[in-house]
Amino acid sequence: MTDTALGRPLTVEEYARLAQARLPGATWHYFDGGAGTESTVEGNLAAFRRVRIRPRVLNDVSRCDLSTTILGDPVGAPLGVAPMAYHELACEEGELATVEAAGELRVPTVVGIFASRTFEDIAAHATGPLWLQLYWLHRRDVLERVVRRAEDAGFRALVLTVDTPRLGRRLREARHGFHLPPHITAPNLDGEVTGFLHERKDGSSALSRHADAFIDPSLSWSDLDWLRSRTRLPLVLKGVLTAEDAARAAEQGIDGLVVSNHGGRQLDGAAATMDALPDVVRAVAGRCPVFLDGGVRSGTDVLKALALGAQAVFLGRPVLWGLAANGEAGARHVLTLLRDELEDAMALSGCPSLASLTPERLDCERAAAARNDAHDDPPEGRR
Ligand SMILES: Cc1cc2nc3c(=O)[nH]c(=O)nc-3n(C[C@H](O)[C@H](O)[C@H](O)COP(=O)(O)O)c2cc1C
Ligand SMILES: O=C(O)C(=O)c1ccccc1
Repeated sequence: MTDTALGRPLTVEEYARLAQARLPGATWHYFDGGAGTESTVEGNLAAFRRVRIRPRVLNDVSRCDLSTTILGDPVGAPLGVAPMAYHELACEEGELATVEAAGELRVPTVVGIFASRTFEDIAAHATGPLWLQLYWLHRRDVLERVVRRAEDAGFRALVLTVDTPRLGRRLREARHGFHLPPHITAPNLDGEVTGFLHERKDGSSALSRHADAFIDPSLSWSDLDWLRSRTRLPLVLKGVLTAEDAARAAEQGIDGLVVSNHGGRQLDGAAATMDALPDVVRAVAGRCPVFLDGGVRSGTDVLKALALGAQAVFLGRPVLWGLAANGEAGARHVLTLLRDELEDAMALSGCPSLASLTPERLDCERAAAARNDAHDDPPEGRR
């Protein structure tokens, strides 16, 4: 079913083309688009392309071990699924298909607070770790309730998105008057925080009006204590791009950071995630794991991010492309391609273990700076 004229897709990028051919135009543009001129969407990809690998030879790569732990849970590869709203836009089974696919590879899925399936149903289909992504809602009671439900359903961590006090100016969404079809909803919000989602208005995105109404832009550092006091789950911040914020988060005892610009969907002109990663890794200095998302499209991209200090990377759009092309099997194949390509890249660069992925493996200015930082001691908790 996923076969193209050329046969089964061989790359993640080929899944993009299949997804584009299958999805309604407005949905494709919602997935694919970014804020403003989309310079940050392109910047994420370009930053990966700029980094070259320095392969080492004669280093016995007969076995390459990709398994590791992420926030204490054993995983099959240093990969995960980034939080994305409404997977039912991509395929009928929605998040159920996603977590089944991720479970096959034993990698974590970050389930969005705007998931189109209930946390309980998603947990029933999951075999890999589940984390819950939160937006800071005005309705703190609703937030508290979803946290409790996720805890009860066995979720392993919370991911608070901090780059979205409002939605970025996404011109493609606005041009298509993007809104949800009537059968797709946010069932975890029990109809309480779901206004505007299905209303069409020319020249405006329903998601943007929804976010303006329900996301609380007053979120500040001091609010994190409230969230921490209401959960025993580890708390990860998603959307940090600077050393200053990374240091502050680490000082406050945050359990993990995701270097992310929301796939270029929020601030157009924000730094590419691969450019921001070394500063964040340096500022955190091993106090918590650092993850990255944005523009990861191949195993060599994954290798580059790990070599600059990310403990794992998360995939956004590629998972939706897999779901759109062929449901669970498509998402599973996308994740498998990335894992297999990472293994190839490790073997071909002389890296038999994740621990051997260090800045020395890369040829770029930032890797040189990271090398000079004397990572004499690889920071505690990195892998
Ligand atoms: C269609 C779509 C919906 C998204 N929804 C959310 C969301 O609800 N919450 C969130 O924190 N990030 C969301 N993101 C951002 C992703 O978590 C991630 O940061 C981004 O997609 C990574 O970049 P990539 O798509 O280039 O891999 C969304 C991204 C896409 C493409
Ligand atoms: O589309 C997104 O990127 C996103 O983060 C979002 C935000 C609010 C509602 C739905 C999706």
